[in-house]
Amino acid sequence: MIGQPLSIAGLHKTYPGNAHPVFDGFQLEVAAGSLCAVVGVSGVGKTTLLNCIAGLDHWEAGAIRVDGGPVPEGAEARALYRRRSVGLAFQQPHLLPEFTVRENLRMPLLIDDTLGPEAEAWIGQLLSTVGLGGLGDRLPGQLSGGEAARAGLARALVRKPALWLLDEPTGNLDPATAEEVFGFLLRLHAELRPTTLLVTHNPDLAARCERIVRLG
Ligand SMILES: Nc1ncnc2c1ncn2[C@@H]1O[C@H](COP(=O)(O)OP(=O)(O)OP(=O)(O)O)[C@@H](O)[C@H]1O
Repeated sequence: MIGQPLSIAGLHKTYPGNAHPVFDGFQLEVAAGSLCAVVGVSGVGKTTLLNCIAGLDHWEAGAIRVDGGPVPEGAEARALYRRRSVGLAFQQPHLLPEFTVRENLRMPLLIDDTLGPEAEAWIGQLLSTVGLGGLGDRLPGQLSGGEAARAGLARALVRKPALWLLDEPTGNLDPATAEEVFGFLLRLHAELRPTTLLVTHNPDLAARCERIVRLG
């Protein structure tokens, strides 16, 4: 299992200039390797929660801990934390269009200087887990929306992060394709067990996660 426990205690977060806080003493404990859906009405704070956990945003008070250690302060330490511990995927997969699917998966490892035969084998394994074994040499523009979403999910796991933070990764797909991508998401999760928060507006998908965290 690559996942580690996540603990949030007394989180207070107010955007500058806003009258009301998004979080006012929010608590959450997530067991290592679990798959949690994060649900709630629009504007309740789902993306803000992921951004705080990923160290992409700041908060006034409270602690977010991964495997017992706090999300660090400071831009450099946070960038390192994200590289080591966080895999992010969004509604848009944000693949680099001029690089093939395989190169997109290589990129984080190239930056970390950890590419090598073992890493190449790992990338091959990830691609086949998401059903893209034969499509590694395609450019993102040559993929369907569902294939691109699957590539985005795999890329978010290539560094074997403790946390897999997914913000509506099936949100812009038709229901059949969303279902297919969710199936691959479940498969990846079952194989690697990253501690996962999946923001979704789809109650059917949420119900099939191990746990539902309802905000608001
Ligand atoms: N940069 C910002 N500055 C000020 N307010 C913000 C900012 N980002 C988000 N908000 C506000 O914070 C609240 C939470 O926003 P957030 O995007 O986290 O909600 P959400 O639950 O993810 O919504 P949705 O389901 O529509 O994506 C909203 O009221 C939003 O207007």
